[in-house]
Amino acid sequence: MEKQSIKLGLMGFGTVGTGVVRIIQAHQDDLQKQTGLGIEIAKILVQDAEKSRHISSMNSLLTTDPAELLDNPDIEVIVEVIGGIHPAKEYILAALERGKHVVTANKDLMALHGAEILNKAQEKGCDVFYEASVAGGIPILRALVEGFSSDRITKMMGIVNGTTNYILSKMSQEGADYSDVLKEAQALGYAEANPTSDVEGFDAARKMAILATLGFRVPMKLEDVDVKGISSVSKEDIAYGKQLGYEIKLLGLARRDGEAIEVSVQPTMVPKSHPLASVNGVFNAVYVHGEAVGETMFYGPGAGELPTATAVVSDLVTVVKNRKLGVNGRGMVAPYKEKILKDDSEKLSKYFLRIVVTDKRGVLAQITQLLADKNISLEQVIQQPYNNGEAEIIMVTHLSAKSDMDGVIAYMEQMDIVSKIESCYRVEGGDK
Ligand SMILES: NC(=O)C1=CN([C@@H]2O[C@H](COP(=O)(O)OP(=O)(O)OC[C@H]3O[C@@H](n4cnc5c(N)ncnc54)[C@H](OP(=O)(O)O)[C@@H]3O)[C@@H](O)[C@H]2O)C=CC1
Ligand SMILES: N[C@@H](CC=O)C(=O)O
Ligand code: NA
Repeated sequence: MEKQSIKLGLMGFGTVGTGVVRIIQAHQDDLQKQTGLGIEIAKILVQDAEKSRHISSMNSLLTTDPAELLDNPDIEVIVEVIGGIHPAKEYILAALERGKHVVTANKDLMALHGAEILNKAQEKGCDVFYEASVAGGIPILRALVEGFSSDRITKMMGIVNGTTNYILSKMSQEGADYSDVLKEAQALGYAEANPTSDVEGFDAARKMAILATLGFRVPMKLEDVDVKGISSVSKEDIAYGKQLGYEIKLLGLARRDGEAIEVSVQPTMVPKSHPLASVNGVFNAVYVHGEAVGETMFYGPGAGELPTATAVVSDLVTVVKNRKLGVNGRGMVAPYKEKILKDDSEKLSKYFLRIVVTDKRGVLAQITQLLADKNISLEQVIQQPYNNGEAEIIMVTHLSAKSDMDGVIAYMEQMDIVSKIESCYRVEGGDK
C-alpha cells in the first residue's frame, strides 16, 4: 500500500527545533496537500531528555541516543538543528551513508565541510538542503540556485547576521549599550550558542562563503573571507556616521570584477539613502546584482524560532516532492568555476577614517598630502577640537585600493602628529 506519511528524525529541540515541530503541527493539512504525504516526527534527539520543553506533547519521542534515529529504517529524513561541527557532521554523514535525506540549518558545518557533505549526498542519491543556514526565513539560497540560474551574479551585499543588526540598530536608534543589547538578542534566541561567532563576524562570514559559492559558482572557503566584527564599533562612530549621512551595518560583501572575486564581512558605512541602511533589528537583507537582471533585494527575518523553521520545513517539502518524482539527489550543481581571488590592490572602496592629531598649523595639510602620496583623494573632511591641544579629523575618501589604505594606516601609526587612529570603515552602497 502507498505510504500515507514520511517519517523524520529531528536532531535538536532548541529554538529552531521547537519551531519546526510547531510548523509541522500547525500546517500539517497544507503540507499534505502540497506533497501528497503527511510529515510525521518519529524521534527527537536532544542532549538532556529530562529538561522541561516548550512542547511537552513530544516528550515520549525524546532520546539521547542518535542510533534511535540513524538506525531506524523507517526514518527517511534527518533534520539537523543541533548546530556546531561535532557531532552534527558525524550524524549527517552517517544519515547519508544510510540513504537518509538531510535538511540542516547549520552554516558552520556547511561553510566548512559543505563539499564533503554534498559529495556524500550525491554518491548516495540523497538530498541535502540548507536554506535556513543563510538569512533565516529569506529563501535566498533557492533564489541563487534556481531564480538566478540564467544570470551571472556580480555582487551580493548582505546584512546576514540578525544578532549584530539587532545590536547596531538599538545602538543607533536608542543609544543603547552594546552589552545590554547583546543580552537581549541572546534572550530572544537570535544569538549562537557562543555569541562571539555573531559579534566577531564569523557567523556572517560563514554565510557569505555559502552565498559566494552558490552565487558565483566557485568553491569559496571560509578562509577566503576577510572578517571583522562589531565589538570595536563605538557610539561616536555611529554618531559621526549619521552626521555624514551614513548608518553602520555589519555588511557582507561578495563582489566579482571580471573573474576576480573578493568576499568580506566588516562594519561598513552605508548611505542612509541605500535600502540596506533601513534594515533594522533582527531583519536581514541580501542585495543581489546580476549582469542581466540588474538590482534585486531580498528582505526578511534572519533569525528566530518560526522564521528559521519555515526555511527548514520548506526544504523538507522539497525533499518529499523530489521523493514523489523520484529525483532525490539530482538537483545539486557543484561549483564549476575556477576560484580567482583579488589581491588587495584590486579591492576598491571608499573609506571613512577618524583620527586624532596634534592641533597645530599645517597638520591637516600633512595628512592630506600623505593621502595624496598614496593615491587617495578625499570626498569629505571635517576637523574639530578634541581634547587639550588635539583635534579630530574625520574623512571620507573617494574609491581607493585596500592596499593603499592599509599603507596609509601603517604610516599614520608612526607619525608623531597622529595620536590615535580611532576608526577606519569601508563605505559601500554609494553607487546605488
Ligand atoms: N536560532 C536561530 O535564530 C537560528 C539558528 N540557526 C542554526 O540552527 C541550529 C540550531 O540553533 P538553535 O535552535 O538556536 O540552537 P539551540 O541551542 O537553541 O538548540 C540546540 C539543540 O540541540 C540539542 N543538542 C545540542 N548538542 C547536542 C548533542 N551533542 N547531541 C544531541 N543534541 C544536542 C540541544 O539539546 P537540549 O535541548 O537537550 O539542550 C538543543 O535541543 C544552529 O546550527 C544555528 O546556527 C540558523 C538560523 C537561525
Ligand atoms: N545567530 C544567527 C542566527 C541565524 O543564523 C544570527 O543572529 O543571524
Ligand atoms: Na534562508
